[in-house]
Amino acid sequence: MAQPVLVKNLAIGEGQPKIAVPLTAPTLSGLEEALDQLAECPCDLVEWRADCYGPIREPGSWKAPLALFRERIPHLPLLFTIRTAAEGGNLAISTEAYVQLLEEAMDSGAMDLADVELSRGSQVMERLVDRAHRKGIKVVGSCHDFQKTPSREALVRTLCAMQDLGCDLAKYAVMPQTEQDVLTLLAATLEMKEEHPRTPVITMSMGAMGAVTRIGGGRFGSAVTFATAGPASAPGQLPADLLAQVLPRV
Ligand SMILES: O=C1C[C@@](O)(C(=O)O)C[C@@H](O)[C@@H]1O
Repeated sequence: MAQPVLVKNLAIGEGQPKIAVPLTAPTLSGLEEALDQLAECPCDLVEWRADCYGPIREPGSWKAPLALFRERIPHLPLLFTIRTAAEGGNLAISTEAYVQLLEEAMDSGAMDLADVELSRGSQVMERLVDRAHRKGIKVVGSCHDFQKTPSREALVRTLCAMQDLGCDLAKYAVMPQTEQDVLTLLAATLEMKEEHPRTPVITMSMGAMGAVTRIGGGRFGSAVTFATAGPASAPGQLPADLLAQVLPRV
């Protein structure tokens, strides 16, 4: 079994999959309201989708939201994510600007985990992993395919590549076109758990067809499931309160 990743008091990769709630509000006041809603929902960690934040292109604009999270949810691990347009997110950004933004935010130390997209290249990943680790921040390597589901072999290869590059967790979100694709994602997840347990992985098959993976993925080895307490950040996410009631024990 992969060693769990310890963040605050949370052991990611041990026991039940952890529920991550993404915050996607475009304004600071919107984020404050989202935090109010969060108070009533079962949530193990919070993802700030900083690419959804209106002012994110302005230098240092991330400081106010990070300070807000520090103040309001100091007990919850925070995952900082810039989901670029190339990976289905809201920010079209050069690799240079992506690295600069992540490095500046990491240097503030005001996050527990940082999402780094593999598609920006191995060198970028290694550089950002090093920068994050020097600040005690864990890295979630990530990869997204909003069109299709790669083969099981390709999924495993990519997840292993993220492990090789030093990521603490390796994440892959894919879109199924058929039910068989959902099984492919689960088979790759199980293969990672059984044959490549160097780090925990996070996987999901998106959309309504893949929603089953957000409930049952933990059995196959997925360590985190993303769920809503407000707007969804990807298709197929289920409400966190519902999910918490039905998540099977692993
Ligand atoms: O990478 C992921 C997974 C995700 O795309 C999902 O399908 O739940 C949601 C994103 O917010 C997160 O960064």
